[in-house]
Amino acid sequence: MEDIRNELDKLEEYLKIKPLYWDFDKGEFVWIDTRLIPWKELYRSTKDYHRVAQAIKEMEIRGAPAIGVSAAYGLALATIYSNASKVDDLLKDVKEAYNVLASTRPTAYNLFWALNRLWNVILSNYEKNDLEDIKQNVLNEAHRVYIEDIKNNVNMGKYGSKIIENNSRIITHCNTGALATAGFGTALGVIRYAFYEGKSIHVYADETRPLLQGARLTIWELKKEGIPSTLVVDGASGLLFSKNMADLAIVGADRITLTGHVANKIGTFNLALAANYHKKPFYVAAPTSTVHPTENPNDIVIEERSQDEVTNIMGKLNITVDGTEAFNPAFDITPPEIVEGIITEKGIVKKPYLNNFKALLYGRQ
Ligand SMILES: CSC[C@H]1O[C@H](OP(=O)(O)O)[C@H](O)[C@@H]1O
Repeated sequence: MEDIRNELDKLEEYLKIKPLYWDFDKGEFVWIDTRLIPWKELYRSTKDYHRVAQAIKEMEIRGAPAIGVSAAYGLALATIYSNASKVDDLLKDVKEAYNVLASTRPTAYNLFWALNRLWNVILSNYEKNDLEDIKQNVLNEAHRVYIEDIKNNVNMGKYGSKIIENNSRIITHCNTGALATAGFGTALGVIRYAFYEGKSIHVYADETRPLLQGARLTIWELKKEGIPSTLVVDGASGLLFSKNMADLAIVGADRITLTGHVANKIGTFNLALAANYHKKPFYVAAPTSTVHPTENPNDIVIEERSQDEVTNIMGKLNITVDGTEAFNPAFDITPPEIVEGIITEKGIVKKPYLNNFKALLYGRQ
């Protein structure tokens, strides 16, 4: 446990905003409820994996990497607090938790990547038939998932900052910062890293209807760090590019296929089209834990959320006629043809995505 704490101490500078962490003294998982930001910074904690599942489903915790890390700790909670007295009974308890966590949200591949990684740790330690050994190994693997996410984000920042020139004006969509990961961020992590390097940049953060992750979370993060920013509505990107007020767009991802199809917050495809029409680069930043190893974009499941997220502002102000029907897909899919590059912790992947992702991930095409 000490080496994990030492690892985290080394990363403290990248954890100015700490959305998720493990309370080593209480043995609890802790997170900030992002639904309340920018009005309140409320931390919640639990020893119960059902509560973690609820936090993911209700978007207290949101953002593909944050969902993956949280699911990892959720499965670790199920494992270490199981009352099973036999390994076979422990596996039953953990498999039940796996299914509960896996059913929370269908699009972010990081969720399934993290759950499978932890499940494989249990299977690989099964033969030892030692409950405490399995429990310790599973919790340590959750810590590794957490620490790797932060390190991956910093590495994405290093690679990604190379595509950000001095005086760049950058359009972002949704929130891809510390509040969407274990810390530092993906697309916003790239912007953060460029700012730390001393580059003069300006961010146009679009509000991101219907849950306003851009207006609430991205602007909150940028203001906290003094990164120059302006809030715009989702439909402003075409004008910003046409008036030469923006130079590029950079977004995150919830699921990327080997073919380079990118599932991300609804409105991403529209932003990519606006950039492409004006011959401006549209980049995606995501860790390889977001990459679904499939060549079939039809394997991407687009989450459809409740209508009242569209008809009401944050569940409060009704903005339309009572009884109005709303269609609320949480994500869309941007085709690879209009994606300039995909910034990962292992480097920037360019077209042809299938060949280059296979080379990056498997060392062969
Ligand atoms: C680095 S966050 C990736 C991705 O996740 C967000 O979705 P949600 O807020 O619904 O969890 C958004 O699509 C971000 O771009």
